[in-house]
Amino acid sequence: MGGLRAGYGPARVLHGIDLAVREGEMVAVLGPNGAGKTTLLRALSGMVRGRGSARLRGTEILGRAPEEIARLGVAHVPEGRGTFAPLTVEENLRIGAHLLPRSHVAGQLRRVLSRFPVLQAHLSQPAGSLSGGEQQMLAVGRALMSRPRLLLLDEPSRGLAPLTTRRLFDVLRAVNLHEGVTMIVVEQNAQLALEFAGRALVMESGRLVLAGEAGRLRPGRRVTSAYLGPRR
Ligand SMILES: Nc1ncnc2c1ncn2[C@@H]1O[C@H](COP(=O)(O)OP(=O)(O)OP(=O)(O)O)[C@@H](O)[C@H]1O
Repeated sequence: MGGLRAGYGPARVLHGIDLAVREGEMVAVLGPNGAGKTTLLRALSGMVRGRGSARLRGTEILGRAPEEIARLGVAHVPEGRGTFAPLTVEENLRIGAHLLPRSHVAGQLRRVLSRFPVLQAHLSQPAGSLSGGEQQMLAVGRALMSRPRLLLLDEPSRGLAPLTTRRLFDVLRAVNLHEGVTMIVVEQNAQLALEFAGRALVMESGRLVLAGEAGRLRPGRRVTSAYLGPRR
């Protein structure tokens, strides 16, 4: 993406983000509250209007409707999950596949369930009856049902117990490595993000202020400790 700008009405939030994400990368986006991390993901999925440029495999996605961007292979798991509580786990997953050819749905459902055995165990239960961690897995599973090339995740660990978070990130890493799904993960838990991601970006006030290989940005290093906060 180049010179990416976005905001809400007259309020400009992103002031020109330049970034190239390689196919198959997992990139973590860190930064303080209000830095514009969520807005960056929203601009990439078409939920807020972005200006400048953001290309997916050479195709410009800015200015397109969210549905069109989804068809190009972008899936967004927003903060707060957004699963449909009264619908069953299976129904939620099938909704995620609405852009797939019908003949591919059953196979994709099997593939997603193999990643998340806990969802298999609760397939016919209402999503609202799942624990917070299971609902987050469902939200990720639903996004994967569309067979995305690029998965955008907004604070997937929020509200989850450490062990559940770790399990979720283990699955994300497996999907990233074995299925080649590119991921951009906004994450408050910097320690975790740096452990799993290959590269990390730090945003502040709508700008990228730091970017580098995750291993070189571990909390505790002088240059990054101000941004990354205390060790968890
Ligand atoms: N729907 C909205 N309408 C107007 N302003 C918004 C809206 N959503 C976010 N903002 C503003 O945009 C700025 C960036 O918010 P954003 O949610 O992108 O930051 P963030 O880095 O994701 O922060 P957090 O970690 O708190 O979620 C903030 O000043 C916020 O108040």
